Amino acid sequence: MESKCLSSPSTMANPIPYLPLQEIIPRKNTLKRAVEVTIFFLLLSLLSYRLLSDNYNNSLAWHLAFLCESWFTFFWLLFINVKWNPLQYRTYPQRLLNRGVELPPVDIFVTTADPVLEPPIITVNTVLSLLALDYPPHKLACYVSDDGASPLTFYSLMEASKFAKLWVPFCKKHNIQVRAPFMYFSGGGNATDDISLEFPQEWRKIKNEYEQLCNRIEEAVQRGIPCELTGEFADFSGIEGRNHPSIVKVIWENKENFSDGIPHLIYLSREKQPKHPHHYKAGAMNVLTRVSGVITNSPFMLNVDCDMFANNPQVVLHAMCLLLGFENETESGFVQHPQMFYGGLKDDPFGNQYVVLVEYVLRGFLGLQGPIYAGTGCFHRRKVIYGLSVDEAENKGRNLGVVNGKSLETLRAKFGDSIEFAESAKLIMCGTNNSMNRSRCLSSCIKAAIHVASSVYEYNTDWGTKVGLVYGSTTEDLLTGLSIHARGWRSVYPDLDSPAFLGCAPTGGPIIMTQMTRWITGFLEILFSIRNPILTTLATKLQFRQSLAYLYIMLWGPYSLPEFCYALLPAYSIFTKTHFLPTVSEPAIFILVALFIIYNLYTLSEYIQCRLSIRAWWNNMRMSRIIVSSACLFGFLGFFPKLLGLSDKVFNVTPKDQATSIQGANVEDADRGRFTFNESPIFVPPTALLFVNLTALAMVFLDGSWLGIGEIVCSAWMVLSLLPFLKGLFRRGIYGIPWPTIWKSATLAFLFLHFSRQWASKG
Ligand SMILES: O=c1ccn([C@@H]2O[C@H](COP(=O)(O)OP(=O)(O)O[C@H]3O[C@H](CO)[C@@H](O)[C@H](O)[C@H]3O)[C@@H](O)[C@H]2O)c(=O)[nH]1
Ligand SMILES: [Mn+2]
Repeated sequence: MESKCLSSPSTMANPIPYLPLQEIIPRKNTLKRAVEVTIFFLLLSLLSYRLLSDNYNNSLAWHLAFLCESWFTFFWLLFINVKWNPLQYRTYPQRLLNRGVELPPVDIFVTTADPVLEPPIITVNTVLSLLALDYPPHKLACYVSDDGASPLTFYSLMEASKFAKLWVPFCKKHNIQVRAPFMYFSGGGNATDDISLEFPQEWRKIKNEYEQLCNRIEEAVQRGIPCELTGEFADFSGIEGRNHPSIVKVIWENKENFSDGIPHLIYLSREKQPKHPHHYKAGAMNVLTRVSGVITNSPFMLNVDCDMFANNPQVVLHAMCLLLGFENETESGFVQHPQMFYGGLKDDPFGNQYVVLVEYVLRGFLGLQGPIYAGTGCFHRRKVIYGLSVDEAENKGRNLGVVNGKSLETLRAKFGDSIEFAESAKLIMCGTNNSMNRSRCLSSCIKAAIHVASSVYEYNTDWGTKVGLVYGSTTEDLLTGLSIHARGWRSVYPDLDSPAFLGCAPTGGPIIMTQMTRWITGFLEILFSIRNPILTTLATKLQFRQSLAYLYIMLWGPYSLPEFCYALLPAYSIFTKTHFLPTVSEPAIFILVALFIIYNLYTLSEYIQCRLSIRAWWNNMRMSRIIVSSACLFGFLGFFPKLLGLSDKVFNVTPKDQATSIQGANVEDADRGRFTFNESPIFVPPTALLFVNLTALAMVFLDGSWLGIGEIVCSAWMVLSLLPFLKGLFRRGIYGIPWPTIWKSATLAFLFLHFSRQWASKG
């Protein structure tokens, strides 16, 4: 197919025909579509069988099954919609460089919130990988937001900036590919990368320096406080993480704008006061946006979580191919790189690598209005974050008039009272700003920066509603992306040979559950608000199919209730000696068998196509059963008290596993793949589900009644899916299910058995 893209605006004035910076490669998926439609029709036939069958009128299980299956069918339709038009973009950074045009500046944001859950060495590695990117250093500025206001983090960054003076030139000179030192030294790279004579020597020297950096940081962490809190550190003296004034510090300034120097590095900890809401990560991002606005005001911004290092040094160049490479900039409102993770365990025991999800679901989004904003690894246009719609952006001239017509006062009403910020925003809104403000030195902007980082700055402004990241959901990223799509922008991501960014995926049981529960809560906060995708598509430029794709994600929580209910039905039928599935003597059994086989082969084929093992497929299937019956169910049920204001919505920061991060991705430790538990009630529903199904199977064996073969297979399938819990019954410590959880679950299972029989005898 001919590529849709053309060339950057600069080529239009220039007669030399430039090669396109990017190209769309459609993906063929005829067979997949056929299978998806087949599954859909099988589901429909199952529903019609239920409607037409005699059993319809007389069984509770039959009714419930019908309701659940209707829901699954609807959900399947949403799923097909997302995956129907997969696309792929290739980008050509060399062509961009060949054009010889000046590259636009980019402000980079790194967020960190807690020096214990997010050890500073992790943030340091992320920052180092960003400082060393293949992009003119005088066009980059790196801002680190520290919501923990931790002198440890500040100290670590100071130390890191010293190491950067060796690390950045080393990476560039030898064209090192992985520029997060921990990953490079833990096996990602070695002394033979470069065949030159001096290389091994330099390599050893740098490795030694990096080890010393790690030691200094580790010692500081052990001591608790890095040094005496005087001088540069005085601002941290006697403060609390949740109650302190703004701190903005220039750690490193690329003063002479050297093109072979190191990018600016700025530390920021916004003001916090207990009585003012700080909106967690979204709040931090908005402060970063303002602080960078008054300092460097780059037209593009890249944001990464503290654990997401840049794995591909050309990532900014690739993103620029998409940001500059379309004839119309509305095609790339933002460039979101897929979230990928390092240190993935063999066969993905926790199903937390999301490889298949990225490959099929995210790619499907690409064929609609574009990928969702995932909160990290994303390049934004500053003006889009400032709330511009495509119409406003397309008509720069008129826009200029509008902005010029407005006094600074109007802009200050929207963006807050800082004059410096209003002036910087004006440049962005008119689209006239294409270079960093290089005339003044960074320290002259600090006063303005501290002002815009204050905890009351946003009152009576548009921040969090029409400007910046949108507040109101613990998945601020999804909500913000939705609002950008609603303003008519599209989003994209390029396919890179080596992943753009790599992060740290949570392992074990409890951490995964906490993260997933937070996500589910965040999705529901959007769904049950005026900003939900269906209302949005009616009133805005959000495309209908894109809104359904958003709906597909946001319904993960509500999906859990029917699935949990359905998972109880086989056992219910066995307890009550009834059927909720067709029996072997009915032809309709073939619908079920076909569904079961085709669906599993279909999902399996996706894993195989992604070069993953059958084991990885099974682990992912199993984990989704577990997560649905625990985190999703809890997130869903726990949401309603939150909606009524009976409990608080909080953003629990996901702990980053330092062992995984530093000793490296390659340490294979069998224990790390084992499921862990804690006392949280979140583990009760899956444990109860396990007991219920075990009891059912035991009854089948004791009774010797093999009538409901469908029910027996389903029940056994559930036990297999819950195998980590079965093992957890016999293990102790963190690998075992705690006794209180076992007792609670057993009681619930017993009650279920008791009431099932009672209902059935009444019916
Ligand atoms: O008050 C806070 C809380 C969090 N963070 C930062 O937010 C980022 C993400 O937090 P994390 O605990 O790692 O959340 P995850 O669930 O792993 O994050 C995923 O989900 C979030 C919510 O959807 C997105 O914001 C993230 O980008 C995405 O990686 C981290 O850098 C934190 O330091 C803050 O800056 N301030
Ligand atoms: Mn994270």
